[in-house]
Amino acid sequence: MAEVDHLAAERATARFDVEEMKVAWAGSRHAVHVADRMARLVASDPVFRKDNRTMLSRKELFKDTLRKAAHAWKRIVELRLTEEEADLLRQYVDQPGYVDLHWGMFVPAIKGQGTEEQQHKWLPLAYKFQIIGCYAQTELGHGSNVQGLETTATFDPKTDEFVIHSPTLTSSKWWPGGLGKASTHAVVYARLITEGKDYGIHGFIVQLRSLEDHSPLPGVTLGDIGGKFGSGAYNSMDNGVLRFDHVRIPRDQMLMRLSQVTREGKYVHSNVPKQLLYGTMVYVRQSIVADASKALSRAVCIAVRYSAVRKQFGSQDGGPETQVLNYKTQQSRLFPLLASAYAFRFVGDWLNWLYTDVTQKLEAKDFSTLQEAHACTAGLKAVTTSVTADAIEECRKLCGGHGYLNSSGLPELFAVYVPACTYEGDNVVLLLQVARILMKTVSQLASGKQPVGTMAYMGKVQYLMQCKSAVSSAEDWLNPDAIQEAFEARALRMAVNCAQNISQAASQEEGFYERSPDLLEAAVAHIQLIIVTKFIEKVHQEIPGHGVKEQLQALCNVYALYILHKHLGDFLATGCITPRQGALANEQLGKLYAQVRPNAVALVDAFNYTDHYLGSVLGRYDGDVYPALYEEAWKDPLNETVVPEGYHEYLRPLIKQQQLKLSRL
Ligand SMILES: CCCCCCCCCC/C=C\CCCCCCC/C=C/C(=O)SCCNC(=O)CCNC(=O)[C@H](O)C(C)(C)COP(=O)(O)OP(=O)(O)OC[C@H]1O[C@@H](n2cnc3c(N)ncnc32)[C@H](O)[C@@H]1OP(=O)(O)O
Ligand SMILES: Cc1cc2nc3c(=O)[nH]c(=O)nc-3n(C[C@H](O)[C@H](O)[C@H](O)COP(=O)(O)OP(=O)(O)OC[C@H]3O[C@@H](n4cnc5c(N)ncnc54)[C@H](O)[C@@H]3O)c2cc1C
Repeated sequence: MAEVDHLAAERATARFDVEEMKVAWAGSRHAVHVADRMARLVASDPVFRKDNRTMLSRKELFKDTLRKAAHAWKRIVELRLTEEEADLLRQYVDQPGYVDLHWGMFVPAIKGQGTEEQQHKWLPLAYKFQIIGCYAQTELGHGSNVQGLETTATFDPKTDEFVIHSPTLTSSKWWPGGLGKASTHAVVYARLITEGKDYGIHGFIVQLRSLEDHSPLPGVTLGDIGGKFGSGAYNSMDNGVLRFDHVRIPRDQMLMRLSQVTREGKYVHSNVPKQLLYGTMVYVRQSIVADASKALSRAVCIAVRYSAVRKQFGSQDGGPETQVLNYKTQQSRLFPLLASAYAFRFVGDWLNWLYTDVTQKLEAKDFSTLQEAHACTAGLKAVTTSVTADAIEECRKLCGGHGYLNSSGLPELFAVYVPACTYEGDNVVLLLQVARILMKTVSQLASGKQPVGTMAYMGKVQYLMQCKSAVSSAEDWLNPDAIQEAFEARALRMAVNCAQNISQAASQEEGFYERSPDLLEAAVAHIQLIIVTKFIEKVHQEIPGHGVKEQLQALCNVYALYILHKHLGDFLATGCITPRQGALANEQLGKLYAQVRPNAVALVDAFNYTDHYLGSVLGRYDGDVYPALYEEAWKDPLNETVVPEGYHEYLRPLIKQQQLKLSRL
């Protein structure tokens, strides 16, 4: 804990029990305790130091990542950490690397798509790191369009093998994390060809490198795809390229839970939906939503603490200047992001519940909720990552000039985070998937089919298409029913408008294509409704701790009214609210910001992040920002010598030449 607490006065104004808010944020007392232990374990270990990361070359950074991953594994084994503890420890190490793909995609792909026998064979090897795996789906020519992948897996009945081949340059696997330098194996997605027929995309376990000396196996060409956006950041990851030249694998390395190829070469598809092939992506999209609240809360924690320390203007007579956090503009930019961090946290928890529920149903051969799982994971992944990426950049600006320094932690956080808008499904492509499901649901309303799950509100079509908001004062917007109704009416009316416009096109396909920009907005409205609904539901639950429920209630209202204000055009154009009601919402928002202000620092303390994890001199717990900024500057390699390298070659001759010229005048 800090010796001098420059934020003590801020902490003293909090009107709620911070320790209890930590429980609400983490999900349980147990979760707070485990996270706390793992965060401190990492922070106190010199191997996990990361303050010098942006100054390392790519090679040094990659080696540092290998070292950290090996050390993390050593500690996990030595301390006999549970799976929950190990996952948290890796998260707090906070450096993207091959282990993310090994645990996050390779293992889940085998679990989800492998038969019991295959799981029995491969998972123990993966669990003990006797093999290292990655997820090789995307190709140079195709990423979003999975059905367009070109790599082939042709069955050879003579030898009982598949022949994996990259027929073109564009079929080179391109992007898989961990592939470039670390992985020994990959789950490779390829077109299955047997008996001369192409059966589309399937997964195969393929060994890439020797387990003796790590050299590529015959017929395998692979390497890293090169440096990426930002210093440090995602460059710790070896995203790779991979080409196959007729590489043979045994038939039993096709992942055969969903479909099989017999010894004779017959293709047999089990009686399950084909989309289960996309199951690993659904799993990771769900994890990415949980991860969004972490990244967003880190950025917000830095910006709130620094805004409470930073002072500018306001003093006419030599008195103290104003904390920038007191400026209404700073509050109206920052507090919605604080509220969004909480909103994403709770919707992430709910999505995790949904995912677990759907998985259990699938085990029991009930596929009825597959579409709901797809729509929610795809849509929430798209909205939460887009908002978080923009919000990190906004937090950088909220920290003024110092936010641009690497030592603020924000540039690296942004650079690491921003590809989340692209990987695991480009956000636009994913929102169009949600839009398709919305259009399907609207078209089924006429036949009387009652929508279920997060689409259930569409069943109230008669009412929601004509209802008028009853709000007549700013306070009325504090009523969750008023908020819920406005968001439901907006989402439904936008979807119905799109459906009506599409129905006037020559074909459904053409209409969808022409109206896709509107469809994106309708999908966003639907997903925002889900986030608002889940936040309202959370606040309705019993929440222990002095003042905790009240603070969450205020944040829930901030989130909802901020979205309403930002998308006022949607609400007005669909006639859900009047311009006067829009103005009342904005008035109420201002009052809510004033309510959040004295609690702001305590609300970010509740995230319970160590200074190590935050990695920011601006976000320090003790708020002692200026000495830290000053000290940090001197650590830059450029300051190792007083006179810079290059002075004698370039600066001195230039200065001397100019001096000579002047002396001749
Ligand atoms: C240090 C920590 C260590 C610990 C490890 C843990 C880490 C895990 C946690 C992670 C946390 C944070 C994340 C950070 C790390 C992440 C690293 C990032 C790695 C990135 C990996 C990748 O990017 S992998 C590649 C991803 N690729 C994509 O996402 C491709 C996107 N494209 C598609 O999904 C499909 O092509 C698309 C859906 C767009 C189209 O499908 P298609 O079949 O061609 O056609 P449609 O006609 O549209 O669909 C047909 C029907 O199928 C339905 N459907 C589509 N998708 C799904 C689905 N997924 N599930 C169910 N149903 C689906 C669709 O609705 C259609 O239905 P209909 O009824 O016929 O209309
Ligand atoms: C850091 C990082 C890590 C990754 N890790 C992995 C990994 O481990 N394994 C793996 O297999 N892959 C990985 N990928 C690849 C990733 O999954 C793809 O990049 C992603 O799915 C997007 O596909 P794309 O690159 O083909 O984009 P494109 O589809 O080419 O997108 C280009 C543009 O076209 C637009 N667009 C595309 N289709 C449509 C459409 N139908 N309608 C409207 N607009 C459209 C997009 O919105 C985008 O603006 C990774 C990528 C990154 C950046």
